[in-house]
Amino acid sequence: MKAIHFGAGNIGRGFIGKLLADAQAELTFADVNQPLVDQLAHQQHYQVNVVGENARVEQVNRVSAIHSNSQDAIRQIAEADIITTAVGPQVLSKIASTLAQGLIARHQSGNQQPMNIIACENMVRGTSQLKQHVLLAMPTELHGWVEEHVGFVDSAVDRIVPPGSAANDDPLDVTVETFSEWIVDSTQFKGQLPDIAGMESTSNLMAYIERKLFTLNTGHAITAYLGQLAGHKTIRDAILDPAIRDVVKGAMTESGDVLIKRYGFDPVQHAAYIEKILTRFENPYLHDDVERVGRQPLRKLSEGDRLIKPLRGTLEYGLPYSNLVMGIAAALSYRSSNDPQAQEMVDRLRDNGVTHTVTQVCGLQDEPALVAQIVNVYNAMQRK
Ligand SMILES: NC(=O)c1ccc[n+]([C@@H]2O[C@H](COP(=O)([O-])OP(=O)(O)OC[C@H]3O[C@@H](n4cnc5c(N)ncnc54)[C@H](O)[C@@H]3O)[C@@H](O)[C@H]2O)c1
Ligand SMILES: O=P(O)(O)OC[C@@H](O)[C@@H](O)[C@H](O)[C@H](O)CO
Repeated sequence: MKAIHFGAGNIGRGFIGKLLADAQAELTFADVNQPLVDQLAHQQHYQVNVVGENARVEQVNRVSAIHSNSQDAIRQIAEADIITTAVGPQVLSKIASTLAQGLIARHQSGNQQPMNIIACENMVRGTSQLKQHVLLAMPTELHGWVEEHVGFVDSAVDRIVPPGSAANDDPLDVTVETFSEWIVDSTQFKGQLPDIAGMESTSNLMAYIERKLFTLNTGHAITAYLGQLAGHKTIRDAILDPAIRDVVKGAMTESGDVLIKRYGFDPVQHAAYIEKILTRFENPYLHDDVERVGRQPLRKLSEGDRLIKPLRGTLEYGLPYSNLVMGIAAALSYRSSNDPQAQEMVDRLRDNGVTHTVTQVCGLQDEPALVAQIVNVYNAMQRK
């Protein structure tokens, strides 16, 4: 099996690339970070340190690496069996042109083998969005061929992988938690489902995507934002603060009640899922900065993402939402000089006012009373 993984970052090396390598795939990482590409291409191996329960060190061997905007990448796409990505939601549109050129080359070479592309990003049906970008970059007369031969497979991916510490002997090494879950949509594959241990398939993916994004990521983001406000540096310190934990658990429960209504999850099992996630946030062996988890607040405050979509769900089913509102107000309070989206948010709050910014960023044009509640909580937070 020939595999290309776009994005040799934390989740790329620490989870998806590792599973592909374990499945004996001929694995090439494609990235824009040239020093990272050079080091991976030269060294061809790295270590995954699994910390927590059943701690162990696992070796990933025989990988190669190329620049993702290269002729090499196009040539390899033409021959690949599976392509995965973990580049960040905002980067999918940027890799689409290379993917399109690779598919055109594949078509020209007469390769009719089925190929599957799986985006492993924290977003709802990211691969379907990638597909639209790829099709836009291809001549319409090839769209039918793509539909016939290329599976665009949505997935949900869960494993907490913070960046390695600067003190690491080898910058390629990654530290990951024990828990991992990668679930793919079985209905979207072309050809046989690839045999990759650790990749589970379901025909009910939406339930799993929303369960993960609107429980773990909702709670994670709120931990980060409230954590920063309270002066905590890491997710562990923040979640061990009882006042923060109450709001985080409350928000995950509010979001969970929506998921239970929407997908029929068992309430007892869902409560256990939330407890397990809180324990994962506490992992003493992971150093996860609130700034990593809070990154790109405008994305996290957008209408389909982990804060606003659950809030909309509570309105739909007439359920409580006060903890989610606290989390949203905390997200608006997030400040980071290293994060262009945090900078843009500050500019918009200052130039356009809080009410207008919340309305636009969160897509809440039809909910002025709800916007007013968020603004009140936000203003109260600024006075503390
Ligand atoms: N780290 C986690 O805990 C985790 C868990 C689940 C899902 N995710 C998701 O995985 C994705 C990546 O997150 P991460 O934490 O690994 O980030 P990261 O920053 O560690 O890795 C992203 C990698 O993508 C590369 N990249 C950027 N632009 C590119 C391009 N045009 N072509 C190829 N590579 C490019 C970067 O150089 C970087 O190496 C995100 O969507 C994130 O939400 C992360
Ligand atoms: O990657 P983001 O920015 O969408 O979210 C930050 C974290 O919540 C996220 O990376 C988690 O660590 C991950 O989703 C765990 O599976």
